[in-house]
Amino acid sequence: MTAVVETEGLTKFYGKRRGLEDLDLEIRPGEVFGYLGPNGAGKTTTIRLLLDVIRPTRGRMSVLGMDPRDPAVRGRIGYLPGELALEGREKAIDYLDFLGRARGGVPRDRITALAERLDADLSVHMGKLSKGNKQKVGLIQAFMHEPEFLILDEPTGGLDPLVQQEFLAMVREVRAGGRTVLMSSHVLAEVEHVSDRVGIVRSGRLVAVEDVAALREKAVRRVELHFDAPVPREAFEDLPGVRDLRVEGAAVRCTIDGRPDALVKAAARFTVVHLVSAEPDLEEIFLTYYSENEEQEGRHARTGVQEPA
Ligand SMILES: Nc1ncnc2c1ncn2[C@@H]1O[C@H](COP(=O)(O)OP(=O)(O)OP(=O)(O)O)[C@@H](O)[C@H]1O
Repeated sequence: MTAVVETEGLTKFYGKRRGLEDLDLEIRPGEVFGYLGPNGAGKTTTIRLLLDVIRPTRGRMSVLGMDPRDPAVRGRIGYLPGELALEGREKAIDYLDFLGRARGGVPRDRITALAERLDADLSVHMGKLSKGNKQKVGLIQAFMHEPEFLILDEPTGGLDPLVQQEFLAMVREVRAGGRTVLMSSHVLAEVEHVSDRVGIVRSGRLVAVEDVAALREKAVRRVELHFDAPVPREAFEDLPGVRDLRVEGAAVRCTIDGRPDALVKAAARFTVVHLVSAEPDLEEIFLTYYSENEEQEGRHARTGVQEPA
C-alpha cells in the first residue's frame, strides 16, 4: 500500500537557521502517528512542508501518493494549525457552513454533531471565541469533511480533560475507518493512548521512531504478588525477564523487563491472593532518548566537535 507520507532527506533552513534536516519519514495508511518534540524542534516546519505552505530547501516528499504542490491533495487532508487565526464578526457556525460548502458540501448535522461531542458553542462570533472554543472550531473544521488524512498540530491545547477524551475517541474512530492521522505534541501522555507509532524530533532531526505497543512490551514494569502463604525464593529466581527480585514471606516484588509470562507461570504454582502491576512509564523511556541526545550534544560542545551541517 502506498504510504500516506513519504519523505527523503527533507530539509528546511530559514536563512541559516535550521528548521528541519534530513527527515526520512514514512506514515502508513490507517495509522495514528504521534509526532513528538519540545518547542522549536521542527514539528510545525514538517507539517507546513507537507501542506506546501512552505517549500523545502532540499529533499523530496509525497503526501497521499502525490506531490504536495498538486492542488488536488489539499482537499483530501484535514488540517488543524497550531495557531488558529479565527477572526471577524461572523458566527462560528456560519464560518463552518461556508468552509463546508467550499469543500464540496458538508451536511449541517455533521457539523452540529461534532460541536455537541466537543461541547462547542457555535453561536459565538469568531472574534469573541474563547481559547478552548477556538480550538474546538479548529477541530470541527479539520474533521467535518471526513478527510483521508488528518494533520493535527498540537490538537489538545486548551481543551479540558473531558473534551480531550472525546477528541481522542474521534481520533480512534478515524483510524477505525481506515483513515490516517498525524498529530504533533510536546507531551507524550497526550498521544500515547491513541498513537500506533511515535516519532521524536529534536533540534530539527528525527531521533527515534517507535512502535507504541512494542515500546510498552519492552518497558520495565514493577510487579507485586501476594500469596496465601510464604513462597520459596528459588521458585522465582533466574526467570527470564525478572529483575530486582525481593521475596519477603508471602510477598514477591520484582521488575519485569518484557513479557510477564515466566513470572505468571511460576506464580501459578502457588495461591495468588493479590496482584499489582504498574502501567509502564513510557515518558521515562522517552526522557532517556532526550537525555542521551543532550549528553551527546554536551560532549560535542565540550570537545568542540560539531554535528555535520
Ligand atoms: N518563519 C521562520 N523563520 C525563521 N525561523 C523559523 C521560522 N519558523 C520556524 N523557525 C525555526 O525553526 C525551528 C523549528 O521550528 P518549528 O516551529 O518547526 O518547531 P516546533 O517543533 O513546531 O515547535 P513549537 O511546538 O514551538 O511550535 C525553530 O528553531 C524555529 O525558531
